[in-house]
Amino acid sequence: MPAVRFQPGDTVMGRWPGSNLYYEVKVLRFDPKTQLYTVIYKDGTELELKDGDIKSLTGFKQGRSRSRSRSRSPARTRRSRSRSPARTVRRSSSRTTEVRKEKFKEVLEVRLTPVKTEEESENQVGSRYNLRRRKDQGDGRPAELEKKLEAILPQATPREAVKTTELEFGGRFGVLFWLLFLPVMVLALLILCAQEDASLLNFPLTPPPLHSLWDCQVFGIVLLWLLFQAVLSLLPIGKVVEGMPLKNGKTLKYRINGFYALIFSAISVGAASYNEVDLSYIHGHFLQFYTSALIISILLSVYLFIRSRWAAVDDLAPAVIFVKIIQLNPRIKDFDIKFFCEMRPGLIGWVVINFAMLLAEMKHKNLDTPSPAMLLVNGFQLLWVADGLWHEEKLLTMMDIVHDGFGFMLAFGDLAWVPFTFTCQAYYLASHPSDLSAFWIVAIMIMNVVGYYIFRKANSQKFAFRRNPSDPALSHLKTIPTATGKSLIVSGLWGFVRHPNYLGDLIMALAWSLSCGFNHVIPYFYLIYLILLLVHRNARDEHQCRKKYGLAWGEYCKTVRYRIFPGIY
Ligand SMILES: NC(=O)C1=CN([C@@H]2O[C@H](COP(=O)(O)OP(=O)(O)OC[C@H]3O[C@@H](n4cnc5c(N)ncnc54)[C@H](OP(=O)(O)O)[C@@H]3O)[C@@H](O)[C@H]2O)C=CC1
Ligand SMILES: CC(C)=CCC[C@@H](C)[C@H]1CC=C2C3=C(CC[C@@]21C)[C@@]1(C)CC[C@H](O)C(C)(C)[C@@H]1CC3
Repeated sequence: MPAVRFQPGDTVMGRWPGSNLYYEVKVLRFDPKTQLYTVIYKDGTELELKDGDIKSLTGFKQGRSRSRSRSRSPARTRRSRSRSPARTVRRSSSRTTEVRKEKFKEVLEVRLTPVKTEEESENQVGSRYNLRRRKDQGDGRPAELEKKLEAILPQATPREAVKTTELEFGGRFGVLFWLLFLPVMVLALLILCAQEDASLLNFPLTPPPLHSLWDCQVFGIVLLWLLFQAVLSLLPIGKVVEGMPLKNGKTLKYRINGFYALIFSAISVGAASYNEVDLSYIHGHFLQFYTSALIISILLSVYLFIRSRWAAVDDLAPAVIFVKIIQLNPRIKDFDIKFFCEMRPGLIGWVVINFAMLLAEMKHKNLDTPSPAMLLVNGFQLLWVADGLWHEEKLLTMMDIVHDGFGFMLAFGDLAWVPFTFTCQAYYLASHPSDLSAFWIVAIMIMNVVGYYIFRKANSQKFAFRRNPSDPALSHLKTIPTATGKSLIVSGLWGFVRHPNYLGDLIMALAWSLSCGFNHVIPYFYLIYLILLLVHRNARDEHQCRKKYGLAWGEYCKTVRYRIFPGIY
């Protein structure tokens, strides 16, 4: 094992990732497990660097003075300048109305002046990252040479170096807790929902009989549903898009046909119902459906764990729970298991279950039409799911797909949590009354429209801005430049709170819960879950952004003070 060359507090020269530019950085710590140094740049950005990406100040200065003494071609100087993050910032800032505080500008443009290495001047071999990019763009470099270069360039991080879980959900002890607690909690929620008196104080102390939890036919139906959705996802309908670049510089292809899958599923369910298939069967066997989905999600995570042992190191990522390292993008040929599970069986299953609950309500309460509350819940949630599937492509940029390994937490979340807890309002309404006055119906509808508008506009604006920051349609937005070259929007919805998309989502969740009245806390479960999840997600995202954007993030937080709730948090 190589000796630790630098100590915390040392000032050294650190390579800017993906380039050959070096900046003065301070060493914060060294992790012997991953063999990575955490360093802080002068603009406050914290990054983890390999030993090979760090040079001592003295060695670096000697190298530079030697290279300076040789004649420097103007072309080289030009290249060096154009690749500086400070230059990138200047270019992007001219396109939009930037919020430019003089002090901030000074930090980015003066202190972050990159210095070119001696090797870069003499040796035109770029980093591994650059090489791959040129190859992808087809610059005509002979394949032979590419292979030789790959052999001498730094190899992929060893398996142990893939950062293990950041202990975001309570660490090692938390793992066992969540593993047992989450499935039992969903079961308890469903048992309460089905009780005539759904009060928490009235929770039955005897466990449910085994036959109410297991049924082979139900298990078969759940398997058939998964198979049906898998077949729909493989249909050659809809465009094929590329995901975000992976660690190895490559991209994966995804077929985007979620909205078609929703329509096919709706037609199939409609046809089944028309042919007198009794969909209220789902209501009567709901616990059995849940245990089947739970068992499948456990089996899936065991399969994912086993196959991750043979996965390429590049394809490993920290899982949030269950196992430490797991595959980021497990695939069977072109079938992407994570993308499929996130968007299809659970999400489309949610609206089918809601519809089954609507039929069950009519059947059990002997109604000719569903109650207004049931119609509101079905309509609102169908809109949310349809919206998600319509914008399916945007999921490819989200942290769940880009960053999180696919282990138990996501498998359980997608296959059991989403279809069985997100449906709890419709399940509750199937056997409990919610008499809404006309005033409440209108107020709740307005609330959902406002929430949806904020949610959709914020998400679409950020997506469009990230795809093309110089889009003329976005030129009215004020932005803050960052040292990475990306900017942050600080006006409009993104200038109101730092996560307007979360705010919109929460307003909608409130509208869904209010539709069920005030008799019990159970229909508010989704709202409570979403507040906890989004507050946690917000903290996680802010931590990442502070590391990524340094001072610029601090500036953004000063300009836009509140995270999700204006005036509160
Ligand atoms: N119902 C549910 O169970 C859940 C719903 N959701 C919903 O999914 C949607 C997406 O959420 P999520 O993926 O968590 O996060 P966001 O879509 O909010 O993405 C956060 C990222 O956006 C970028 N960003 C942050 N601020 C700005 C800014 N001012 N200008 C430009 N870019 C910015 C940063 O990435 P970068 O700069 O690198 O681009 C940051 O990491 C939300 O609407 C949320 O409500 C999410 C989780 C669960
Ligand atoms: C406690 C527990 C098991 C949590 C698991 C959380 C996951 C179920 C959710 C985390 C983020 C999600 C998102 C969607 C589904 C639920 C999970 C996976 C989502 C894909 C649904 C469709 C939406 O339009 C969305 C794209 C905004 C959304 C993104 C986040």
